[in-house]
Amino acid sequence: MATRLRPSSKRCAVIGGSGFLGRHLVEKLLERGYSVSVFDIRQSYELPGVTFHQGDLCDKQALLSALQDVSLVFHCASPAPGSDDRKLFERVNVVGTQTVIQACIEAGVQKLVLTSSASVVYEGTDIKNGKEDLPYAKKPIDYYTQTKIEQEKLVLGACNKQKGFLTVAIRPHGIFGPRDPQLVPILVDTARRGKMKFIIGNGANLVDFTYVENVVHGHILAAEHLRPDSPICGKAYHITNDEPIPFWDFMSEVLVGLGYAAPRFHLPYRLVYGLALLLWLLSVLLRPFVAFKPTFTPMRVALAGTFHYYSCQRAKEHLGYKPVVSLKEGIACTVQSYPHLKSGA
Ligand SMILES: NC(=O)C1=CN([C@@H]2O[C@H](COP(=O)(O)OP(=O)(O)OC[C@H]3O[C@@H](n4cnc5c(N)ncnc54)[C@H](O)[C@@H]3O)[C@@H](O)[C@H]2O)C=CC1
Ligand SMILES: CC(C)CCC[C@@H](C)[C@H]1CC[C@H]2C3=C(CC[C@]12C)[C@@]1(C)CCC(=O)C[C@@H]1CC3
Repeated sequence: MATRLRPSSKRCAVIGGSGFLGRHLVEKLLERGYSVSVFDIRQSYELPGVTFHQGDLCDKQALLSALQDVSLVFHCASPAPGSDDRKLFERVNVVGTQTVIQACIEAGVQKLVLTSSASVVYEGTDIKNGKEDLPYAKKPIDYYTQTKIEQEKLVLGACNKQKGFLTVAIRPHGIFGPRDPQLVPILVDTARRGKMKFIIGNGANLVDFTYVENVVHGHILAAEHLRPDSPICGKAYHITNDEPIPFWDFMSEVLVGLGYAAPRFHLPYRLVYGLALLLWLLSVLLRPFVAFKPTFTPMRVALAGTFHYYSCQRAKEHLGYKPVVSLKEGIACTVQSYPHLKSGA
């Protein structure tokens, strides 16, 4: 068994700590007695015990001042996956991550925990119980995924036991929970516009959705098990709810919980994917003249119509991971946390 850090004597930093996952992580770290520095391009809240450093992670000097006396860094900053901005993803996820690694080494940080994504192995076709040894996607579905792959390789490749710099990557999938800025808000917006009537495909495709507190739990376990003699150094770990569910059942539970009708009519997957591709091409061609963003992008259609669930066996064996909140409880807490998104609100 790994020796636990003594949290009260530890200072850590959360890069991207103003975001959805980052803030949940900060709150749990405080609860566990850590003192926390948040580094983010924006400040979205204030909390006792948290020092905010506002800055861009591509700015090494700004990072260095946030990393003073810090021995453990969590890096969970990224542009929103929905964006189509290749340069932004490359700048933040690749160049920015190189800067984070460099700053950590210069500041004498001992441990770096990266929030990667299970989608680094996803190419838009079925993945059933995928393990961490699956190869990285050769044809990633978008720039977000492409740069998440490069980012993960950089962080895992920087692990150096001799130099006392240890790294690990957590690969969550489909994070949801209170304050999530994308999954539930996009779903509700689509329902309010009357576009959530259809099930893409036969509706049997199993997918992982992971309650945010389980993702936080996985990150903290990884940080506390990261020692020079541990098998986790330089490795990636899937962290999910370990309860794959049909994609459309999950969407329906959230929608019905918020007072909207569940989708009922089936549409063939290939047809919808083809249409989404066509619309996306149109939106790119017309970009100089009209700005329109299709709701059903090829990426979302692929995620909605294929199997993509992952094994967390490695996390169970090496980290002692076990989800702390079930899918049912997670959905209930999430639905309750969005009174303003309820039907008729
Ligand atoms: N939400 C999901 O379903 C999943 C998310 N992830 C990963 O989890 C991490 C956290 O995601 P979320 O909390 O959902 O996103 P989020 O958008 O809520 O948080 C990201 C944070 O990064 C910050 N940030 C962006 N660019 C920055 C820059 N140049 N310098 C400093 N800070 C910057 C943003 O201001 C934001 O606070 C990301 O790395 C994402 O790739 C992985 C799997 C699934
Ligand atoms: C309009 C509907 C067909 C879909 C609405 C829900 C979607 C917005 C979400 C369903 C699966 C989600 C997902 C992600 C973002 C939000 C969804 C597309 C990620 C791409 C977020 C970043 C990752 O690393 C992987 C996630 C996979 C699942």
